[in-house]
Amino acid sequence: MANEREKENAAIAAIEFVEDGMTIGLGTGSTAKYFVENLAEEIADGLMVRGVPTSEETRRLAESLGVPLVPIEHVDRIHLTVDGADEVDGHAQLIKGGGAALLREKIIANASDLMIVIADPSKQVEMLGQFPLPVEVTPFGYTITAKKVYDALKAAGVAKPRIDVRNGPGNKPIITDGGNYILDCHCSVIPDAPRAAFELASVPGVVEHGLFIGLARTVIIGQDDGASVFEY
Ligand SMILES: O=C[C@H](O)[C@H](O)[C@H](O)COP(=O)(O)O
Repeated sequence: MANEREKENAAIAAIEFVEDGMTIGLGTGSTAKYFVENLAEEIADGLMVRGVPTSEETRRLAESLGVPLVPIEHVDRIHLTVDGADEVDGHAQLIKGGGAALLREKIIANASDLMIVIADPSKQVEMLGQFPLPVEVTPFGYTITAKKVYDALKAAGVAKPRIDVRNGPGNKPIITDGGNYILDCHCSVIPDAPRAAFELASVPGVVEHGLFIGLARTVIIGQDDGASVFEY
C-alpha cells in the first residue's frame, strides 16, 4: 500500500530515541502502529520500557504484542511520546484526531518530556486546514456547540467553515474513548492556528480540539529509504 514503507521508516527512526527505563506514550493510528510493533520487537530483545496508550485501540494492540503498559493515573513522568499526525506544518503545528483519539493523545503529549511526530511526506503542509479539523464535543447540546464552533473558527479567520458530525455505523455519531462526539470542521485553510486553538478552547461543550500547537519538538518524516529528523 502507498506510503506504508515511509510510515514504517519514520517509526523505526523514532525507536532511536527510546532508552531503557523510559515510560513512553504510545500514539494511535496507522503510523503509530508501526512504532508499537517495532517497540515490541525491541522489548522482546530485552529493552525495559513501559507504555501509556493514547487509545483503547492502541491498548489492545500493545497488549497483543506483549508491550508492558501502565495506566496514566499511575504515572508521574512520561519521558517520550511517539504519535502520528494528519497534518504537520513547518512550525511543527499539527492537526490530529483523524482516528478520534485526540483527547487522550493531547493529554499524554502535553504530559511528556518530548513529543515526536512520525509521518509520511503526504502529511506535510504549508498551512494547516486541508484535513478536516476534528473537535471533540460533549453529546449534550452538540448541535448548539457546533454553531459556536463555527463562530469560533470564523473569529479565527477561517473564511467558510463547514461542520459535520462524524458518523459511524448506522449513520450514528461515533463515540470517542471519552464518550464524546467528533465534529469534523472543513476549513480548507486555517490562517492562524494558535488563534483558532484559542477560540475553540473557549467554547463550552468543546472537550478538546485537534490542533496541537507547541507540543511536538521533533518531527520525523519517513522516506522509502530512510527518514529525516527535524528538531524545533
Ligand atoms: O486520532 C488519531 C490520531 O490523531 C492519528 O495520529 C492521526 O489520525 C494520524 O493517523 P495515521 O497515522 O493513521 O494517518
